[in-house]
Amino acid sequence: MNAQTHSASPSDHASEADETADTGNAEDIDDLRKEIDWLDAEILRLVKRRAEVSKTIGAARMAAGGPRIVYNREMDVLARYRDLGPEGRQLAMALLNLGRGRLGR
Ligand SMILES: O=C(O)C(=O)C[C@]1(C(=O)O)C=C[C@@H](O)C=C1
Repeated sequence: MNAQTHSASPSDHASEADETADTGNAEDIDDLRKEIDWLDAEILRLVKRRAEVSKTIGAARMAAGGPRIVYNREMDVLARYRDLGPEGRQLAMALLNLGRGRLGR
């Protein structure tokens, strides 16, 4: 939906176009916010699962006498998020820290 499909007259068109320029189409924003809410819920679910898997691996590795940290794996994780620049590094570090849980503190 956009200003053109809903205009009843040229003057309506002009005012809707102005509104769209200032604030965006209210319906579009509503839909996009719903998508963000859904994405955040999915991201949270996946982040929690990642931390759980990472802790399971870490516990098994250390129980077998292995190291607390596997640097080459951590480098691979950091590389995956490099696309996102400095924030990608922060994100990757946060994911790694979440996986370490109490073990890394
Ligand atoms: O791959 C492993 O061995 C893990 O323990 C997982 C993981 C990770 O969260 O990606 C966590 C800690 C390690 O230092 C490296 C990677």
